Amino acid sequence: MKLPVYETFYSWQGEGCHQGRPAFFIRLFGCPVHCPWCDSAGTWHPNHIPSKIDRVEVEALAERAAAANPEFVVITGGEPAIHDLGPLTQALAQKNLTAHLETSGGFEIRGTFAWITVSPKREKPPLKENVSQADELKVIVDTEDAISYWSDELKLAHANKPIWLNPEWSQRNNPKILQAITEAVKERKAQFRAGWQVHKNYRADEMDPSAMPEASLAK
Ligand SMILES: Nc1nc2[nH]cc(C(=O)O)c2c(=O)[nH]1
Ligand code: SF4
Ligand SMILES: [Mg+2]
Repeated sequence: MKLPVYETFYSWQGEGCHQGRPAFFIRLFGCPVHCPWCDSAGTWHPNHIPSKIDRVEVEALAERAAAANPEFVVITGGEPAIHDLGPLTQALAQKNLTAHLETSGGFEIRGTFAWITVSPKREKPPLKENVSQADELKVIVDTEDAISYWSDELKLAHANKPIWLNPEWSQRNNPKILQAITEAVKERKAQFRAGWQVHKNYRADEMDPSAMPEASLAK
């Protein structure tokens, strides 16, 4: 089975509970969610799509991942769950590689994952069952009201899992956003954790020449 691949690269997990661990990234093409600040716009935005997208056999993807010898493989996008990920996670398992998933949660998840990160998006809210099966949530704090918005939508006070509050990257120096995150963490109304896209400070992904240049919609 083939999947449309935007890029693969070897780096480390820059976000969430597994931050800092060596990970091979498979970024699949396609996303119907269309966030206004998307930092992976090359996977869907007409102005950023590369001229050619390779369709790659899942076994070949597993071979690439195995050659890097990571601790785990992160399947991301785009929105990877628009694809049937069962064959890919099976091919990875045959190489003794565990798969982690980064998803908006808006689509049924097909495949076997050791870890699922659901990062809810306003444009396509997550399915209930995906919020329940997520190992962690990652709220992108793009506006000051994002934390209260998702607290109400997803009843975060009852979510029995870490909830990362990551500033949307273009807002990372906005004191109001950082203050909102800090206050939420200190108020302890849910399992909030102050987050960051640590790999971006390191420019870690760019150190692998097979990574694509960043394509962000945010100013
Ligand atoms: N290093 C690194 N860690 C990440 N964690 C989630 C990412 C994503 O784009 O989904 C990501 C990414 O793009 N790079
Ligand atoms: S941020 Fe994620 S869900 Fe939103 S448009 Fe970009 S790839 Fe899709
Ligand atoms: Mg990223």
